[in-house]
Amino acid sequence: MLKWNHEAFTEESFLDPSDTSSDDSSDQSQEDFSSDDTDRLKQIERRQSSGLTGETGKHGRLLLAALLDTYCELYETEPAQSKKLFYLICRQLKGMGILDEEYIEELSGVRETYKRAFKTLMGQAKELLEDDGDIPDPMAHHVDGVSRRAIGWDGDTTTDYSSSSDDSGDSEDHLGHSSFERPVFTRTTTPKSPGLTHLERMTLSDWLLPDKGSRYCNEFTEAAMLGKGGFGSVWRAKNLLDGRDYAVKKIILAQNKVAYSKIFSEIKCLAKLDHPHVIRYYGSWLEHSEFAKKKKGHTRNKEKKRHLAALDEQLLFHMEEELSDDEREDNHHHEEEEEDTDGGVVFGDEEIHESPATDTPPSAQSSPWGASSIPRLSIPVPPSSSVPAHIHLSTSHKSNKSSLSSSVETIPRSPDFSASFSIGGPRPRPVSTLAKTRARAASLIGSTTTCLTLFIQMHICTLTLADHLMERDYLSSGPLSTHVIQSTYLPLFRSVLEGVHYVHHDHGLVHRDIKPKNVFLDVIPRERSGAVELYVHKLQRQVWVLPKIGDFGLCVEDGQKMRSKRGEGTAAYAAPEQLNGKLVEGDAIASQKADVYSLGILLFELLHPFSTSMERANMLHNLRRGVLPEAFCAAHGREAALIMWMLSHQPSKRPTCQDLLEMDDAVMSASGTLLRSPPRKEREGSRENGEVDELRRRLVEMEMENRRLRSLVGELQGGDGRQR
Ligand SMILES: Nc1ncnc2c1ncn2[C@@H]1O[C@H](COP(=O)(O)OP(=O)(O)OP(=O)(O)O)[C@@H](O)[C@H]1O
Repeated sequence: MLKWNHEAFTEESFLDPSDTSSDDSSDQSQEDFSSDDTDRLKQIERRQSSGLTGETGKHGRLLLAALLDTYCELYETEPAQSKKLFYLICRQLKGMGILDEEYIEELSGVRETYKRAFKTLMGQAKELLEDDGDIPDPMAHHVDGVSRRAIGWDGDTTTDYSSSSDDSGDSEDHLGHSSFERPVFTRTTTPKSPGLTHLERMTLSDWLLPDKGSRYCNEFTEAAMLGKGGFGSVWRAKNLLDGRDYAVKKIILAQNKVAYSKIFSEIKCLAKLDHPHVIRYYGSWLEHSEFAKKKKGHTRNKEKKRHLAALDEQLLFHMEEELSDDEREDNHHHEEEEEDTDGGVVFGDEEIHESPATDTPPSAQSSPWGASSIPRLSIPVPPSSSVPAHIHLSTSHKSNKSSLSSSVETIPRSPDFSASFSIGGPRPRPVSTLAKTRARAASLIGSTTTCLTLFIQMHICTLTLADHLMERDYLSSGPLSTHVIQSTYLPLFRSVLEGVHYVHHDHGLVHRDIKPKNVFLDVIPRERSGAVELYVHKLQRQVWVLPKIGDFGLCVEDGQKMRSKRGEGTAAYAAPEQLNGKLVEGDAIASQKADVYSLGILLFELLHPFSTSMERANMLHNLRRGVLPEAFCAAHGREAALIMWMLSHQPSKRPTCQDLLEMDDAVMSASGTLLRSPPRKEREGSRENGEVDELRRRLVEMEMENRRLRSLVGELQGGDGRQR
């Protein structure tokens, strides 16, 4: 039940020692924020003295932010102006210790839910007002112009809505203002009397979920699960209104041990982006998973509902704890890797040891074009046959390793190596503040899993680049022809590059998890700029696909200081500094150059098919050490040089996406092609040439195999003959 409660605003009730929830949270806050964070502590003290701690305070602050937001929208119809107005007022309230930063920015998603809920509540209150003329005039309880009474619908009384505990005279708040009306919603625990109106019976669960029930159930038909990730599951769902299929990601918030700021940062990034090579975002919303279940035949009983209402408060408490925690960056993508005991990383079946920062491979010393820093647009493009010297160096390095395919060499590490290269699966973790917070949150939440669920509606893609490469490598035999590389894979790479460049250049963001699995291929009906033609085995035909970058779960602003010193990303693709959690120069700062490194690995994978996953693991491992296969360098010198440039060990020596695109444009204007497909006429010609080349190569191979088999048969027959 909800009631307007003024008593929450008296000094006495703020500082009531029996209010254990306030005490708890303030204690925890003191623990979370170390003594050097004095500002934060001051704020906590101010909040304590203003009574804005505890569950009531949390909901109150969210509600306050929601109301302010709505209020600003009424004053300023222009969204950008209204946002600024809201921000200015919040800053003022923040200075007064009434609102925290997270209520302004981080919890904007939750605030939206409160706003919607408030609108519903307002509508219902108006209904109640129209239906029931007996509601007293709150102003009738004013004493000397200051209201001392609560306005409530407590169900127990029809005329007196005052607070029973506070009958003292006027008081002043900590700011010296006389106790003005600051309504806060509180949920009373008194048993509900029969005959209450719908509004009177509303709990926080109803509140967060206006009476329409689940938007997901009402507006979508769920078809199938597309996959599961670290945060949640992604489903194919048809929108009943527009009849189109979408990918809907569901993240059950209470189940996620990661900081909520991280989850919300994905939607914040997605919402900003609008580019043909970036997955399109349609919107997101919060709802109770209870409602989502209801449609599948679950009955909602009162017990469950009460429990959920309690969970709401716990969740918000938990969210706040998480947001204030210094381990916001605690999500790790651990695909294909596991940490071994001495700091190496297991990649597939093989162990990869990252070179220490000081052990810079020859390729990292200069750009592939021979200059240590390359001015834009003045990059000479070497003829495809000329392979830069350092690549020969690298490949000869490889040939010294006879054991390459059977075992992976262990590179001696610098003393700090194992500490810095700490990406991986389970690891012993110090008992941190976060662990304590989580233990506390876990004990609060208990084993129940249902809570608020965040839904993210996105454009659906039928396959990923990882799916395609796996299929291609499985079906193809041997290296790709020059024609296929030029007409398909280099243009595909250029499209991905354009997408990353947009994310970098137009929005100042870093994706931090570029890999084939996060490049979606959208099958489109006809040729269009940026699309490439591929054979899709699943569809049994050649189709046009538009590459799109997705999964912005790790996306942050360029130059953002990373609070976690631990590595993030996917071991096989992440830049060394990203894995180490440190830049070579010093601080852990998110850098767009890390994405360029990942793009370099992706480019190699596009151009070089692997026959087994072991071969892939070995080759990618060598690539990270600056070693490319000799045959690849001989056949694709120009591309090899480009890859090595992008994989420079020092971020400052890598090109930016803009450098790469400008270089491609420069080559194009000199009537050549680097990352674009050749003109159609040339393409047709080269397709024929390519196909002829391919046939010749296969003929030679078959001839050799034929000879080998003949000699084997000869040997066997000779042997047999002797036996006979
Ligand atoms: N827009 C989409 N269209 C089609 N499939 C998608 C889409 N978005 C995600 N998927 C699929 O859903 C699965 C889960 O994706 P999600 O982004 O949640 O996690 P992930 O990338 O696998 O891992 P993590 O959450 O750790 O980043 C993946 O297999 C992905 O291919």
